[in-house]
Amino acid sequence: MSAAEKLTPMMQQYFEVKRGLPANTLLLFRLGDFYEMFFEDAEIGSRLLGITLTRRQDTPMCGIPHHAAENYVGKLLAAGKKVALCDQAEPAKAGKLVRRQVTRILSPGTTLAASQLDAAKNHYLCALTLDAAGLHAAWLDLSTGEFRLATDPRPENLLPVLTALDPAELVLIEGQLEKWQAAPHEQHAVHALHHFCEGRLCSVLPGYHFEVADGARTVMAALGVLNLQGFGLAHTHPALGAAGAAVHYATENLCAKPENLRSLQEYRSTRTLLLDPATLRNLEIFASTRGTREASLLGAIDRTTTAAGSRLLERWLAAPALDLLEIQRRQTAVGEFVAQPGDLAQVRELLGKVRDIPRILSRLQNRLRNPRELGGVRDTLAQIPPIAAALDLLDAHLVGHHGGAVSYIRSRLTDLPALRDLLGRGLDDNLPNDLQEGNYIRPGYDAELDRLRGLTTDNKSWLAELERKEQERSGIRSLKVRYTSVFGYYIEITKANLASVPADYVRKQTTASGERFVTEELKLKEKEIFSAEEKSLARELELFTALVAAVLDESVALSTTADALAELDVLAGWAVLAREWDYCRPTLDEGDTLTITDGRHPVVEQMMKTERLGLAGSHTFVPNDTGLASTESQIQLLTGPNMAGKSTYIRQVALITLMAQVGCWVPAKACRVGLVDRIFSRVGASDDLARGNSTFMVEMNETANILNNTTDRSLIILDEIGRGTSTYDGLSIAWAVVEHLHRDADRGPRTLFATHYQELTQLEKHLPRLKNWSVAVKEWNDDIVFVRRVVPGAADRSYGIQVARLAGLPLAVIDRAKTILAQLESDDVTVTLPAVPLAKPKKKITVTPTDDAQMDLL
Ligand SMILES: Nc1ncnc2c1ncn2[C@@H]1O[C@H](COP(=O)(O)OP(=O)(O)OP(=O)(O)O)[C@@H](O)[C@H]1O
Repeated sequence: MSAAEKLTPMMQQYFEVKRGLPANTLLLFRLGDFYEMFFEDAEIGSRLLGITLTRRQDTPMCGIPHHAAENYVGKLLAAGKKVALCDQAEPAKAGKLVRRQVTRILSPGTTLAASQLDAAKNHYLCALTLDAAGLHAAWLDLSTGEFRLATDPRPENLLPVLTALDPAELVLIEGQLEKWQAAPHEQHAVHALHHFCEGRLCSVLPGYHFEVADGARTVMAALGVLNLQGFGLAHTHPALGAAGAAVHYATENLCAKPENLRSLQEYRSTRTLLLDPATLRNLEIFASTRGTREASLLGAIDRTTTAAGSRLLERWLAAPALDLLEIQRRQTAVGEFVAQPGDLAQVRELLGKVRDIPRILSRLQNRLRNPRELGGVRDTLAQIPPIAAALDLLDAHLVGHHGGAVSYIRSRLTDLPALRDLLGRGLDDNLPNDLQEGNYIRPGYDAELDRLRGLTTDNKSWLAELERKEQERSGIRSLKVRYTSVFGYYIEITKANLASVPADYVRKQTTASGERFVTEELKLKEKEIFSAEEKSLARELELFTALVAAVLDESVALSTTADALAELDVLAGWAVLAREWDYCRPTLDEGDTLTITDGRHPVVEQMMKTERLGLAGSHTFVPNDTGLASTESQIQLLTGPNMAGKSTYIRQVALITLMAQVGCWVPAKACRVGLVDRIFSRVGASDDLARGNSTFMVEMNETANILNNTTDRSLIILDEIGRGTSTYDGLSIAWAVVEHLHRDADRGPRTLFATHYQELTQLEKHLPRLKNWSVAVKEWNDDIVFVRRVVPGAADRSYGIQVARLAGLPLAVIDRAKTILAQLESDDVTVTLPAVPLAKPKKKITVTPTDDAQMDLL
């Protein structure tokens, strides 16, 4: 600002506030009923929100009504902006500059408002550092209070879970992102990390906020503990720097210490099944390739009815436990529900009425309070006794079977009768979202409030009476007593009647249609009304605050109960899924096998039923068996025509394994899984041209990652490796990869390898643990029919030309391709050019529906 002396005191105040904000933060400055943005912020804001940009004394500005701020802020956050709210810190007085202060900085990773969060998704703020000791991370979901940290000497062990958590915002050391970007090409881990950060909102802090010792202190203060031993953490844990930075950043944004952090848990990659980022994408775990949740694994196995349940499911999938007992506990609970469909339906119905307690609690703890959400606590508490009763009943029905899993969850539900009763008595049935609206405390709960409210009602009838009296006195039938927030109470007289206005009326304002007056009597009453309303609102707020305090006193019991309800929700949902799609309970052990009888692809199966997919006209999914073991049939080499179902099959094996390891039942008749530590996949072509990597480069990066990180306990899914280059190069690479996976004398990672390279099938002769399999098709004249059966032995040919014909390639091209193929197969590499135009095809092609029963008759 060139001429600082010209600034009004208010603008000086504005700039002072603005200077104290982090870079790239839009300042919303409260002026009366509006939040105003100025200068560049106004330009950005008006563009993103589609509101008018105005100018006052050459200052660009735009404003939003304060009561609609939440919505507008939501839009700014969605556009990846940070927003600081600067509010009036004292009541406005005429002629005096109001004190203002920043009350909250909202950013995508620290926002708490329900309208700015996806109820079904976790919402993480994640701080990261990388040094010689490895990658250190801490992630925090302020909306639920979840707080974790992790460190790993190998970034590639940690990145998978971070990718799965999909943080809304990252906190990094200033300049670090640029350093990672400039790292030498061979530092793959650093580039993978950079890739992870790119495209996400990254906020930066000076490096000293990431110091471990300070971090430990910050974290202890936030958790309200004197040491970290209770969480099994040393004070020198290298990720405490990141944890401290996350807490510091959250504190800065909330303008207060986060009040809902209670524990800090360490995440260890050795205790979870790792799914690297490529696999999450390739196997469509959280989103389909088209970006939708519906066609993903998550979409297919989510039958939850509560938001907290849906978030728990997401967490389980992001980091599946490797703990056999825990997995079996979940499976048993599903089994108990499956066995008692009546009780299951009852529990699900009751769960449908449960509200999002973890997020409500977080907001209450962090000063975002609204009556409707407090009502959510009341409504949920009302469901606890019937849910507990339904679970007890289920347990009673299970006598004779071994039960106990559901009743274990039931034991974590705490009934809070006193709180339930208090909220029931205190809160009205219909609750507003906004505290200012009042009328949320139930009549009869508090005598003083009832008295103050009585005054207000009396005043309302007094006003009606005044209107009648004045109409009579003046003879003006259209006379009205009205109210606006700016002018208060007044008497409105239309233009036509101005001549009859009594002498004691005092004119206050002229409008287009008439004039507004007050009388001495009305002014006095107005004061009385305002003070009664103010007092009644103040009293309500006092009562509300006491109710909030009563809820927060029980926050630990409420959180545990909410966690147990979320778990019930996921498991009961899985029971519904298992019944609906006829899933089985897989057996898990420490062995090295993976056997599946009649396995199906969980997503394709559901989609086929609903969307009637399938080129070949088949509408039911054909089940297939799988048998792998690290020490025997370690590698299944799968050949077969295009479109036969190879990709579907190998993915289904990976998905069934993953489902089994989160404790879900699986789409199969029987299934046994020796615990898998990692699932790797290299499937399909995914371009990464924007980052300067060709299709082939991505494919090789992913393959390298697999070969470098796999263990004997891993499961590997490889689809058409080497396709993106010349045939001989591709074949040689694929060949060498298979040999590498089989290099150890007695064992190796369980592998499914789908390929079109017929040559690879010869490997069966040389590698004892490699077995050839193929997806069968039936040939009939010149047509092929897909039967979707995986059978032992190699495919004899690839039928590419037949499939191309089904795809509608011009018949002239098909015929010519056949001629060329015949010549190539006869080892005659000279392809003769036709001297005459090609003959027109004679036969019409038909696609024969797969109908096994009919085919068998052939
Ligand atoms: N077991 C099955 N039952 C019914 N339909 C199936 C089955 N497996 C696959 N399909 C259907 O066949 C289609 C093709 O399957 P998929 O993509 O797995 O073939 P592919 O052998 O990998 O082909 P390509 O070699 O061309 O990649 C799928 O879209 C699916 O609808």
